[in-house]
Amino acid sequence: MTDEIVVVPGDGIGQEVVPAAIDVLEALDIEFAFREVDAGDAVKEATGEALPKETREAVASADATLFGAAGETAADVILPLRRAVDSFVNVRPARAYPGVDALRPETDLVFLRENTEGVYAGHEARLTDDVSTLTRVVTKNASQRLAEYACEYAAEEGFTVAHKANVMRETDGLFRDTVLEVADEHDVPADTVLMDAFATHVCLDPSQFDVVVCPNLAGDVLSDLAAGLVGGLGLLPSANVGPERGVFEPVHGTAPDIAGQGVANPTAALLSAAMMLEFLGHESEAEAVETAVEGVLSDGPHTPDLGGSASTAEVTHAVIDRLS
Ligand SMILES: NC(=O)c1ccc[n+]([C@@H]2O[C@H](COP(=O)([O-])OP(=O)(O)OC[C@H]3O[C@@H](n4cnc5c(N)ncnc54)[C@H](O)[C@@H]3O)[C@@H](O)[C@H]2O)c1
Ligand SMILES: CC(C)[C@H](C(=O)O)[C@@H](O)C(=O)O
Repeated sequence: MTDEIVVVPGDGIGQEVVPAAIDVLEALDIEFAFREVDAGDAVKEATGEALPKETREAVASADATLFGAAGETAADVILPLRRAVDSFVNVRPARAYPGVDALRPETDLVFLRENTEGVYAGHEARLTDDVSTLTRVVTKNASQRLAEYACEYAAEEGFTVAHKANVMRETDGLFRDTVLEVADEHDVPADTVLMDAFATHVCLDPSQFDVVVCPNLAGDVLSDLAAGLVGGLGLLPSANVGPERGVFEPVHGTAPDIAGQGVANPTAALLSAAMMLEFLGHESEAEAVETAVEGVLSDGPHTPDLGGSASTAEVTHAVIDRLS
């Protein structure tokens, strides 16, 4: 059966790395029906709306979506798209690769980020010129859904719950206790760490962590921190997983400092496409893409963020050459 893939390149380097991912997917022996739709700053400027209804509906009904990045409008685009597929977990692997200079070459982490609530639940208000507030939402239901996924994902090795329940006793307390309860029910080993201490420990010795389950904002910040340990944001893919559909996107943004130059590192987008292949049941093709990307990371060519001088297209062709 043909998989229907919605493609949302968005702004900035999204317009460069998403086409690279499509080129790699087209080099595989799988039939996809790609449908490209708009979202982001440019479409807002043109139409007044960052996320056209057509885009939201296309994502809500496609088998999977490949997203690039949006600029200033990112929160108006990617958060509703995560909701459109009922994505309750954002899976963010952060690995160091042979051949890539990394601050911590032993890093091999996966963040399982709660993807529906926390400070992203949207209850923010400006009360007066001088006072604004934000209500943080944590529910047992969302924490349980994430924990069930974590128990399946890390059934053998277990996971670490990063939280700040020493201060946010009711919200992170509920999150931590619920996740631990579910781990206990499934007999999956789970320990806990205060998220601020985690930030230090992971820089000093990332090898002590494996799968890290965290609240929404913590997952956002800590995965970017981990990108710094492994060689930069050009390397981190992610999967917004829902019960039936997913949105797959590099962790990075539009990179305005390099956009339009054709030198963006496509690795994060290519590995996001590999996560999408796995989600769609194309395991061997997902593995082939990962292996080809790893080969190019090991032997080059490299884009400038990794110290090389290759273009996005040269790296992409090198990956495709390894696939054939
Ligand atoms: N999911 C999203 O759509 C998303 C995520 C993060 C940021 N943003 C948006 O992107 C814009 C820029 O944000 P930012 O500068 O903080 O973050 P960014 O991720 O765009 O860039 C941070 C740094 O990493 C580098 N970088 C990122 N991806 C790279 C790649 N593939 N290859 C080489 N270098 C890469 C950039 O050149 C820059 O120096 C903002 O408008 C922000 O709102 C969007
Ligand atoms: C742009 C923003 C809404 C988004 C987030 O906070 O989730 C980004 O930082 C990310 O990591 O994908």
